[in-house]
Amino acid sequence: MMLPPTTIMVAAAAAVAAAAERVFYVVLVDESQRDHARAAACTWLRVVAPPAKTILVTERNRSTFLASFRACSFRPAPHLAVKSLLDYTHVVRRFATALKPADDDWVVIAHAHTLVRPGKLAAMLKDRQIGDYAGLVRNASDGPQYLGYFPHVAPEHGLVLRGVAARKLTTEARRDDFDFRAAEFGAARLAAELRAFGITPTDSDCFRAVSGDDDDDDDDDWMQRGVTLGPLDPREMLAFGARVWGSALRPPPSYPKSSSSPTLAIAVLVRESEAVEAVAAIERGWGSAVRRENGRNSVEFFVSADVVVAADKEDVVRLALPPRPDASSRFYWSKKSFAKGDEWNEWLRRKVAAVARRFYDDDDHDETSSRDFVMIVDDDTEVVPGRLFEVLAEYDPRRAVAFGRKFGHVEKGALVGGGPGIVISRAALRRMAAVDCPDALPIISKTVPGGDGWLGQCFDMAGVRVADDWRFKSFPRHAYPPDQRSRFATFHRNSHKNPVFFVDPTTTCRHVVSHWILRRPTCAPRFAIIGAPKCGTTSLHYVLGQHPDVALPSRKELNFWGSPWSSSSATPTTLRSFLFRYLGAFPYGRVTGESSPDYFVSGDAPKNMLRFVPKIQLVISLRDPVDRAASAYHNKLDDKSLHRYLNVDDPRLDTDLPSYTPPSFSDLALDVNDTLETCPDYARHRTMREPGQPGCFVNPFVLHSYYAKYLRPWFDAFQPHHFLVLDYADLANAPNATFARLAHFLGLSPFPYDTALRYNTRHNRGVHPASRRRNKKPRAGGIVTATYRDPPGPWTIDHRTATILHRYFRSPNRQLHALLATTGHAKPSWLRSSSSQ
Ligand SMILES: Nc1ncnc2c1ncn2[C@@H]1O[C@H](COP(=O)(O)OS(=O)(=O)O)[C@@H](OP(=O)(O)O)[C@H]1O
Repeated sequence: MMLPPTTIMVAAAAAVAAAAERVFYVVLVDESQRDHARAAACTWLRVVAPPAKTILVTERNRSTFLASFRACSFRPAPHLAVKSLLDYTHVVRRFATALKPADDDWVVIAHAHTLVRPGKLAAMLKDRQIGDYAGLVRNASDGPQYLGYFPHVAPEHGLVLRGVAARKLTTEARRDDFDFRAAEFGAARLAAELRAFGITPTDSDCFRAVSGDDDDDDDDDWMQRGVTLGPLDPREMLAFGARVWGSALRPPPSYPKSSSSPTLAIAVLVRESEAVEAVAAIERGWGSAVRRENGRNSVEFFVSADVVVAADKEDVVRLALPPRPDASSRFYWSKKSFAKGDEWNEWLRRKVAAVARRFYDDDDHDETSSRDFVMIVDDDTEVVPGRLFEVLAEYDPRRAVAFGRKFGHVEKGALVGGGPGIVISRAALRRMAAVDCPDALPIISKTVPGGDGWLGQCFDMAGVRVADDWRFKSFPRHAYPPDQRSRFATFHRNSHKNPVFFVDPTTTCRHVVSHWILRRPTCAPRFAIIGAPKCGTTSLHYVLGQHPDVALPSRKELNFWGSPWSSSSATPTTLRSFLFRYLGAFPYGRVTGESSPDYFVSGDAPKNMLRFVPKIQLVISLRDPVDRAASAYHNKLDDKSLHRYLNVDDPRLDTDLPSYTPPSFSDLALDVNDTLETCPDYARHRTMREPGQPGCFVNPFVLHSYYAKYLRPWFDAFQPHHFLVLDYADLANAPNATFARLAHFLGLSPFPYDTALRYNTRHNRGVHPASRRRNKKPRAGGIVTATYRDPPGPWTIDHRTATILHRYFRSPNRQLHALLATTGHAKPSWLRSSSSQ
């Protein structure tokens, strides 16, 4: 039965909403896969859930979509068209806005090629406590301290979400700059957005990745039998991805598959420059344990012919390949393979092809002597032998399957990443032998153009199913919480993944970010001293750094999260591209943090930090506003950069500097007075760098002492307990007590700091050498020096200037007082003196 195309989607959607059973199926249909996608979607409607319960989501418009359903003679389900199927957050948002699910409703999100057994799923949703967001959790765990990828659920294996969670996503658009080229970014983004509402995924073993099947199954027959049939065996699947779109739904494979003690041959692709060390390390590590496992396993090391390594070692296989290209280039370590050029990828593909060929040439087609599985790993793959063999025992070597950490959200071109290792069953190897894929296969994946890409294509040509197994991990062991590590079969020591979107810094440095570019683990900052400028932040930074448990970046002001004065200030693009560099600035293993006083006055820093380092502890120092303004003024006067803070990017002034007569502090105060007369509304006061109406300009030296204005976005973003608000006067007069407070706030043990060392005072401040030279562009920031001189007293300011400024700060001080009171912070000394109030 098919409704006319004029059927209005909204009406159908309303029918869904009114359905008695409140489980919605949101099915993602990749129409670029045309017939297969349609077949899958039609099958969904016929077998899994009728249109009244299903919302189909495509990237095409409605008319194309409706037309496609004529073909399957089925009434079209409600339809949502989205820009990208992989933007799961948007999909959920659209769904929740259109259908307004009730709190207790369930939303099941799956790709059309995901097998779902609705009866079993409904039973599970009813009976089991699975939280508000569940599925097969990838790359992570529920560990709250996990740092790396957010724990996230891959919709291709099915994902369930409570109505209440789906609706939350409609309340606020948090993150808009994701890159959807990789499916897991979309899935991780959804996780990140939900996480902002305190919703973390539950890992349920009922959502499984497909693990292998042969191609002889009669899908139609199975579909006739219905997906709700069968006992709910814990090893059966509620949902899993099928291999090809054309045969969208497949029966769950039956377990156990292989013998209890599968046999395995491992090929290690060894980087020539490190071959000797790598071979030795693997032998010492997992190599011999793999060989021992059942006495029939082998581990061989494959190097290219131009390298002489361990000549006496019979397990080292020299491949007859042309010399490795650009081995001396600085890109040698870069894993951006596609950037290295065709020659390089060509070579990598030939290498893997040669290894695969060697495997199948060795195959004597005797089931008793042939290995059940072969595996190709990198020399930085860490294999956990015991666990690996348990995993292998779940697969049937007689079925043509390759598995590991799968890439690619659709089955077309699906491949397994080489880092965590690629396992190929005996049957798969034989199919590959029959096809004997040529070395020159076109590169179909830009992200994986090398050897693993070639294998993926060869799997496709040979009809080898590519399966995702969650126990193959693309991060190093330390990136996973200790209690999770024992579950995994492999790790990749030098992860290729960019953790940019998934950083979840914790308050302790024991949790690390690992990035392939860094080639070492690093630590997300636990704290940031965010200003205010000229309030002793340099002394706070360096004196704190004396603590043995504290390790600081080599530079004080990273200004990564945003500074109105910095050209390298964060934009969505720079944030995304450079977060790893920022993280790379932090030493590993101790409490770390940074100090960038410009964050205080940056409009962007609070939201950027909340987004990427939400657990960070923020240290703020506040000083008498007039004194701070004078300090800031004299600092820029010394730097010969005053004009930059008073004129909007006037390039002439840099070159005409000798003729530039800077205004005095008193002149500036008079200007402020004028502004106050003509523009009494403080909300309109701005420095030249802040957006807003013209006419209410207040120079930044003065305006940046309007603390309430700049503090408000911070307190809006972070909870009060994130902040330690210090009084500059305490730093000057009671430094030991001040540093003790700071240490306590950061969870550091007491330490006898040398607090008499004072940095960046007006007596010892370094002026950038360029600023001293005539006609040279002035540069901010000099060499940081410290002295034991007494702290400088307040600036001498003439009476008229002081009166103007005290008058100016009356209202800002009152606002600050109120803000600190509502956030539970003590008021600084100058607020206690009545003159300021
Ligand atoms: N220990 C200690 N006690 C009291 N005062 C101190 C201390 N250390 C630095 N200072 C004074 O703080 C001013 C410099 O602050 P910052 O380091 O935050 O400046 S900056 O924003 O990083 O440029 C600068 O103020 P002025 O001298 O008034 O300009 C320093 O003298």
